[in-house]
Amino acid sequence: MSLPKIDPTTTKAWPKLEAHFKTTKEIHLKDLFAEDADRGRTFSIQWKDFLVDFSKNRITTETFSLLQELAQEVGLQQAISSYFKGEPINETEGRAVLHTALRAKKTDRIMLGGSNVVDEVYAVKKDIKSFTDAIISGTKTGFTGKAFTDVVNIGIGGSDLGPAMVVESLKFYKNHLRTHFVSNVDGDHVHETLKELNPETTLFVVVSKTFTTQETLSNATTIKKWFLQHATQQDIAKHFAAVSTNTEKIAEFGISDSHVFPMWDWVGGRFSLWSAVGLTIALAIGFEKYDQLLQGANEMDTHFKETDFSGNIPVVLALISVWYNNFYGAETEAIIPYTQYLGRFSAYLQQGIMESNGKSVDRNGKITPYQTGTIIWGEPGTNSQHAFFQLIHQGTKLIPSDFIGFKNSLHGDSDHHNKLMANFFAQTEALMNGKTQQEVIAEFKESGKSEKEVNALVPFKVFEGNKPTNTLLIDRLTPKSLGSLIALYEHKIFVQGVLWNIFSYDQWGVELGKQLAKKTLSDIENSEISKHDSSTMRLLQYFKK
Ligand SMILES: O=P(O)(O)OC[C@H]1O[C@H](O)[C@H](O)[C@@H](O)[C@@H]1O
Repeated sequence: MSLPKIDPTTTKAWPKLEAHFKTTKEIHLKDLFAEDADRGRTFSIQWKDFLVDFSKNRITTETFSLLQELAQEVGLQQAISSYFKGEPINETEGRAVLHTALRAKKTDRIMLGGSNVVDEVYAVKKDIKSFTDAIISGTKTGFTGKAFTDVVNIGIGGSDLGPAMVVESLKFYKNHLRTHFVSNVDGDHVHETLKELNPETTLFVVVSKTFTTQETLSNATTIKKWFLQHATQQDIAKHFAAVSTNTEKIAEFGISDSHVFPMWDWVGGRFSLWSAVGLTIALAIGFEKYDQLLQGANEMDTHFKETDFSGNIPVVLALISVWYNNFYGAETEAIIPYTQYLGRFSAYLQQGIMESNGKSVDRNGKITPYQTGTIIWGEPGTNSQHAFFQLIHQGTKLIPSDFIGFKNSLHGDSDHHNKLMANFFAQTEALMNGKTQQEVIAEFKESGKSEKEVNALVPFKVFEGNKPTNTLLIDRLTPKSLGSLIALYEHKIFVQGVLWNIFSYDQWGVELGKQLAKKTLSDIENSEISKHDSSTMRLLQYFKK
């Protein structure tokens, strides 16, 4: 069975939401809190070591129930079941979407084409374990017999962002291996990285689902050439590993069979860190902790699959996001983690969210008459407070934001952590409450300013407030809680795709870019330039001169 193909605007809930929006859009969050003393509890979900508070949103109990009606009417429950069962919900590519199988329990059975994919997943996990154990312990060595000290992940997009984000996020748990990520086709990236490396003690992991991506193959080839300046062809087998679905191409590159880790076409690139694409993660933190990351994701999968919509974290966050995107016309969402470790989290989510739901054709092949994918951005707090928060507080745009914080720090320095978390709580409160004219005047009066001075400054110091936020307060940043957090956003993406009636698991827009770059490269390398518009033509001629 495929996904339902229901245009959300044709549901009964949609016009009800439109009417409801008209009557509630002026409501201030402060008033909603004044009406219900227990609002913070009413609109929050406590699940394992997560407390998700969504009370600081412009929703009433009626909004919440209408949004759930919408989810029922577009067939979300059936869609969730199709997703987990491995039905070919990636219809335009004729594939299942089974990253959830990568973190399934060993005893689970997920049948695809007559075989249980969980068995295949566990066979590869076994290989990942023995390979990473041997590299970390130093039993597998480089060509001069020395233990490995450095690992370079060569990949781009999903073959880079996931592993890079997780390794950075779990830096606290890292072992002695230094990790590097080379992704950009810009030579600065690879050449700068090579300066830091010793060929005798560096392991290169080439990660590419297709093994045809220009950036990855160029970087891998440059690195191989560099390596061969110091070693022999035979030594490549010891220093290179590969992760791909395309085993033929790997063989052409000269990587030894025992260092090849397969993945499957039912894993999308941007959801692949749970597969062997996460090899660099397993190398950096060890297999056991890598497996805890997978367990955390599996727990979120179970929560998502089995919980009613009203208490289901990914569903609730997706519905709220749709409320702002499609009714308030909000275009962007900010993700603000209050830990430096999650510095790459929003960059990672940009691919996950924008590549998945950046679509304008629905599942019936028609242009969507409504908005779809949100623009995602963000930086850790408190740095972001001193950068772009001004616009969130007092700008003209509505920017719903997710604040992600941790009850306990990893460093144990309570002075720093208390200050950090004071900012974390104070910001969402300030974004909600704002500051009224009366409050500003009272403050000025206390500071002894004249009436003239006060009147001149008051308008600039008033904060409207009413800025929506979700607060995700998690016990501690661990491999497991990170796994759950990532899976939460993966499922939010899925729910939004279902609500918008779009296909979230293809990326034809990116494919186009790949084809065009090939044609332009031949224009640059050959004497003749093919046909272009006058701007591109002039730029190419200028570049070649
Ligand atoms: O893993 P690869 O096949 O090299 O693909 C790397 C990336 O290529 C494109 O940018 C796709 O849109 C991404 O989804 C993918 O992650």
